Amino acid sequence: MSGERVASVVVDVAAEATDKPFDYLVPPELEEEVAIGSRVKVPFGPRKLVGYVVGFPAERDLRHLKPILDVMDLTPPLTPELVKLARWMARVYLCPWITALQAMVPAVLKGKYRRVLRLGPGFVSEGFIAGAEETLVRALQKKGELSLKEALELEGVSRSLVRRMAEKGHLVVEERVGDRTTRKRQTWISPAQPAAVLREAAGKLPKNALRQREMLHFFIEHREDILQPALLSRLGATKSTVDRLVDKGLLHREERETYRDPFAGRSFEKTEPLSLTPAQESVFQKIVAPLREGRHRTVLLHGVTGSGKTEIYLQAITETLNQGRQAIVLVPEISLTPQMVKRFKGRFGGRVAVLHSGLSHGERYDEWRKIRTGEVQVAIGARSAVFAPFPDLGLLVIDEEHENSYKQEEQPRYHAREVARRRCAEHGAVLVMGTATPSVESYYRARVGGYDWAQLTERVHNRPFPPVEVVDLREELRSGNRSIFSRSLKEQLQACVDRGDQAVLFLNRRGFSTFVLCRECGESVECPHCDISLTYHRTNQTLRCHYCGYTRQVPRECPSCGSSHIRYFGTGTQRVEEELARTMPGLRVIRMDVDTTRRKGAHERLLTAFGKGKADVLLGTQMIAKGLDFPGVTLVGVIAADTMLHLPDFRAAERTFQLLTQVSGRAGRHDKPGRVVIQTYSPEHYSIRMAAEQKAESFYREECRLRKRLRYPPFCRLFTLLFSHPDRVKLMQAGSRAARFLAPRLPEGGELLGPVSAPIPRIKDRYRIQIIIKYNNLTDEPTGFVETLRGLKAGLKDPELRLGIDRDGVSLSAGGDG
Ligand SMILES: Nc1ncnc2c1ncn2[C@@H]1O[C@H](COP(=O)(O)OP(=O)(O)OP(=O)(O)O)[C@@H](O)[C@H]1O
Ligand SMILES: [Zn+2]
Ligand SMILES: [Zn+2]
Repeated sequence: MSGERVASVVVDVAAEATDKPFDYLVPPELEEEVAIGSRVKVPFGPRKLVGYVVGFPAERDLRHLKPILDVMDLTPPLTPELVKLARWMARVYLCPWITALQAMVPAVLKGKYRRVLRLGPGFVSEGFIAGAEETLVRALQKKGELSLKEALELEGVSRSLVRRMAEKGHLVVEERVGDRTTRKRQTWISPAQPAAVLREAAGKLPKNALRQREMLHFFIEHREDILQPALLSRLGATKSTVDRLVDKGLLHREERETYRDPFAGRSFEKTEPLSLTPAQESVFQKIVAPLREGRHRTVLLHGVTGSGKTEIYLQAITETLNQGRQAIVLVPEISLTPQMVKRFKGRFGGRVAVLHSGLSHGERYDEWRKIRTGEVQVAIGARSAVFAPFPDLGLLVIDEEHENSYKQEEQPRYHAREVARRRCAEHGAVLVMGTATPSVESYYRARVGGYDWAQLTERVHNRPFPPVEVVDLREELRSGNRSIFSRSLKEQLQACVDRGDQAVLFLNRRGFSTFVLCRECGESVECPHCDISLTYHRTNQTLRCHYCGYTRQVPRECPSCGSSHIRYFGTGTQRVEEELARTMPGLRVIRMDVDTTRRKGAHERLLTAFGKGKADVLLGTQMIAKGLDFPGVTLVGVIAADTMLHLPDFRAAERTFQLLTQVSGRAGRHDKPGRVVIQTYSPEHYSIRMAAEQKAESFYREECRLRKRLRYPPFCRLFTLLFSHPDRVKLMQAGSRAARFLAPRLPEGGELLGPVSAPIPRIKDRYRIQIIIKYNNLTDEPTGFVETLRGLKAGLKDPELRLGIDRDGVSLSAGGDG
């Protein structure tokens, strides 16, 4: 047995006891395939498990080792760099190693599937073949397809033969999940004989074989391949007609693999680089200087809305590709709009893979595979695209770096910003974080020199910023206006529509959905399983819990006191829409919220309609706040700016400032000047005032001053421990025990707060409490305290108790206990 290699494998069981690599022998026949990052099947106790090869230990004891049973992919799904990254993530974000590894591969690779072989389009039967190759080809010709297992049972057929043939295109290896193919195939029909032969055959057909004759004539004229569905619809024929002609050897039918391109059928107009303005040029240089030297830098690009950041990304990517390296662009899911995709596809065409949540598993897998095989060099996508398996990453752009959605709220609870920094450091790549409204953390870090700082303070071609008017809603009430719209906003809206322009009305969803309130006792109707008000959905007259999905009919009487004086309260998008219809009849409104965009493609359809001028007003929630660029929009209205200010979250002011600044940036981006109206109950609040006055610098200074005084990030870091249990008493006991355990073990500068009731004290019948730990370590390196937390988690005895640990959570009111 000497000379055999040993591989360390992390198996796919996310449990404490299995959260470490196990050693296996690499059998000689798999020697060539097994690499770091390979997915393998291994025996584990009585079971067979899937796992990832994470290393080849030098020290080894071959006794008792079992062999690896199988290698599951021809190309390892992960690179050694990603395997290493996963190790780091497991430590930093307190998750099992396998959970981090799994986060990096497409969902298709996590399910059960079988591998099937077929002859590939590159196979030419005339070529000389012999031996095992011939055996395999003959078998495939006979059966059409074979499972990999069946193929390997054939005389002399080995994995390396299969791999070689696949590389030459003689074989296609396909992964199938259940019955669904994960690689899409399409059927192509082509003439199998010269035109003369077809003509002759057509003449010999019986009179009533009309369809067959038509089809033959079609191929006499069209000598090229055609997709079967296209052929059938063109001739109004059925598949059986094709079947007959194929049987007679007149037509040829072939299945070819295709990528499911979600943007198929859409062409993207090729765009050329714009010549950069001097301000853009100087930012561009800050990015490409380290890029050319292959030096890792992080650049915070603080550029006002419409300052031309995207154009800089595009040109920096071109530079990266010219160097033979690859680039990743991260955008928040909601701004991964067709508009955005168009800009990248327009510049880089087929060199771009797009990864977003609207894709089916199969489509996502296709895009991922293009990245893994090197077919594309640019990946654009939401958070998880940070794991795009490029071998030589040169540039990573995080657009709208302040966005919450870069933090994953479930295991592994990583922040894409941190993962990106880690990857870029490893590759000697440049990380560009662009935004008009940096997170306070990034702003501070750039200020103290941790990041290179690049600023764009002017819009392209000096287009002016729209003037912002702040309307005090309390004043409106005092003067008797009970409408959702202030007099000013209403006037502006009317004027805008009269000019033939368009308006965007923005409503913050959080804390502002419509709920039902009893006017006698003041109680709102709550979810029986979660301590939270139910939300009113007008379309089907129901009340729904947004946390657990509980739904009930709108009650006629108050569930608390029996009074019949209940009314809907709050301002949902639906209510704004109704009020618009009442006060400004004839106005054409497109509403965009979770309800109208649930269906696939709806988001895009609505935006396109608005862009084509099919509506006067675009009314929506967060999802319309950023990225949109419509020339016709000259008015932006914010219905209520302060709904977020009152959330129990130290980032409330930051979020308010960011949102208002972003929303305001949607007006007057082109030739026409724009204006903004912000309605609020707290006009004097600094976040609202400074957003309106466009004083970013002042806002960040003020916010840093407050955070420093109250000791919040970036002046400390946080762990949030969320405990939940169906039994409130047991939960409280567990919380106190945990606090007692942790108190003497805190890290440097540690401070333990709690346990206190979580912002939402009960969800799905589980009570929730939290402990917050502040500490000083401002580097990303895991501390000994992480081990303490692991110890705490491992030591939980009560199977009903759940503990979720979040490092640097972005929202104190969210967070799970998984
Ligand atoms: N150098 C340039 N010359 C001419 N037009 C430009 C130039 N750079 C950008 N633009 C145009 O200016 C507009 C704003 O640019 P871009 O969308 O790149 O800005 P941005 O900073 O990414 O905006 P936001 O963050 O607000 O979405 C776009 O219509 C873009 O085509
Ligand atoms: Zn509920
Ligand atoms: Zn009541």
